[in-house]
Amino acid sequence: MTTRAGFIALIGEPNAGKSTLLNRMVGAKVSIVTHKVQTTRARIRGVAMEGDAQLVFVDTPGLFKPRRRLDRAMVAAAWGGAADADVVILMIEAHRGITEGVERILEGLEEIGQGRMIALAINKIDKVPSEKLLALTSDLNARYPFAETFMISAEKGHGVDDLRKWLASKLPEGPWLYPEDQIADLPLRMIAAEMTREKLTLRLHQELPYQMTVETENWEERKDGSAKIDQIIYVMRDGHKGIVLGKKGETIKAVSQAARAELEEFLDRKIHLFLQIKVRPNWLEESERYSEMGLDFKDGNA
Ligand SMILES: Nc1nc2c(ncn2[C@@H]2O[C@H](COP(=O)(O)OP(=O)(O)OP(=O)(O)O)[C@@H](O)[C@H]2O)c(=O)[nH]1
Repeated sequence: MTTRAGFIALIGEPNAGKSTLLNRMVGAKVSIVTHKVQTTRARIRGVAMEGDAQLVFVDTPGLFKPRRRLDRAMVAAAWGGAADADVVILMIEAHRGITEGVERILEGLEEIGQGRMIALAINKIDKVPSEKLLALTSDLNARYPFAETFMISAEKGHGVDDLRKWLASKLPEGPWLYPEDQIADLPLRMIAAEMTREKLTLRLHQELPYQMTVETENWEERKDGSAKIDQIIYVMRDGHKGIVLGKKGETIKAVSQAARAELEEFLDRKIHLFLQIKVRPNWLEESERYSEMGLDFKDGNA
């Protein structure tokens, strides 16, 4: 049997639907999805099989104009993911078209594009009429020689099978990179922290989610098959602590319940989840925080 395997990087503006596509390809939730931008912070890998091919998807943080250290480290991780991949998929939101951000990414592609296969996936086609899609396809192809264009809805699943089959045929011949039943290579402690961060992001308003981070501090396997997980939520100000706690601790309780339920489903066993909040005004400048997120602190240097 000839096997194929390779890395496929998903790049695009924040909110383009990269995590949604990764999860759909893998058939499980390995990357967090929210309606808010900049949810994905690190490079997350998800593994999918298509016939004899193993597709390792790399979900990258959205590409945007960086303002602070964390932003710069995220954007560096995204371009790094693209530069290491066999195939790059640029995801564009159909209804937004060629934004300033997309223009900037197209310029970046010129640099990493040499000798690399780059495909275009116009996502969220459920939101626009088909005439618009054709115009957008030709505009984008006039700006960059994409190897192929796909029109998809990552959320509804349209076009995703065609994309997966095409990708499988483009990967180099070679042995699989992961055991067949592995779906993600992010350490479990990090996946667990991401789940809690997703629940927090969904429940908190405005800028607050970008000002906090979650780490799994301790993971204890118990004899009865369950696991006890302790996590710390780092926030920047005392006031934020109160918001995360909520009235009579309601917010953190709801977050903890939702994260625990999802973890139990993911791991298929009982989980005891304990959340603690720490105020750390400077966590954005602490290198340990970056390594826990899977980012390189130095990439954030101005
Ligand atoms: N209507 C529609 N919505 C979609 C589709 N794909 C993704 N979305 C939604 O778009 C939002 C952003 O999706 P994500 O997958 O988190 O986007 P992302 O590109 O990973 O975002 P960042 O983590 O910020 O880089 C979510 O609310 C998704 O449910 C689609 O095909 N159609």
